[in-house]
Amino acid sequence: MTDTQPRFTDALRHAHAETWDAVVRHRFVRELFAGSVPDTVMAGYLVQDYRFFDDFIRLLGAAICAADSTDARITLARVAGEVAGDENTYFLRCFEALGADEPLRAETPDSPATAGFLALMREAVASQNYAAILAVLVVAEWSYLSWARTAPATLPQDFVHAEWVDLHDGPEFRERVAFLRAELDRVGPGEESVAADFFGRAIALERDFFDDAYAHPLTAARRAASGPEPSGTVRRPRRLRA
Ligand SMILES: Cc1ncc(CO)c(N)n1
Repeated sequence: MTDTQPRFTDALRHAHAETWDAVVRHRFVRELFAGSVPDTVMAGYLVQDYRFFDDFIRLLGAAICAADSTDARITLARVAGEVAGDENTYFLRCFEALGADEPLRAETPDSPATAGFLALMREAVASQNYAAILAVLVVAEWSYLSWARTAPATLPQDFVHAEWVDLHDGPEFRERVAFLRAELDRVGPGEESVAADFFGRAIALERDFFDDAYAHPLTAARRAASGPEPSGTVRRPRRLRA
């Protein structure tokens, strides 16, 4: 082993190891893998996360504006396209399945963690600081990859559970995380205090976001009565690169 400097993003993660691990090992993650997140909790989580998702797209837009190279801008624009595609339709199919219709969603207030996250993302957008923006993007995507890759080979049959895992652990998602981390490794050291500040606040909000799913379930949500849920488990379709 040579004693080279750790990567900038590894150092940030290690500085927040306890909070990071609280996210990766959260009850929500365990129940997601088991297919046992109660529908009211899952619906509440997804309603809140669709708000997160909306501001996340703005944050990607801000990253596109603030990036310091054409290559980075093009990659970020591609990421924005992916997010607007598969991930958006997942939310809409879940809202349908869980009975979280538009009026119910509209009357649901932001949870405290959602309000905190939206404020943090808007602060990063307003800063026009690429390192600050990247710090929030890296926490959001890397922490989700970190828990998703601990999933068992067998996922629940219910698409609401299974696809949320798969969305955060395919080759495309891994590449996205690798790109975002490499960008923050490159520009973060020049903006160390800003990057560390946004990183630390973002990972605490990730933990709070999972906690809030249980504190604020969407009690009015109902599974669509279009037939019984398929039972049992299904072998996870591994999407490995050739
Ligand atoms: C709160 C939150 N953090 C990260 C992600 C991953 O994009 C997400 N969907 N929601």
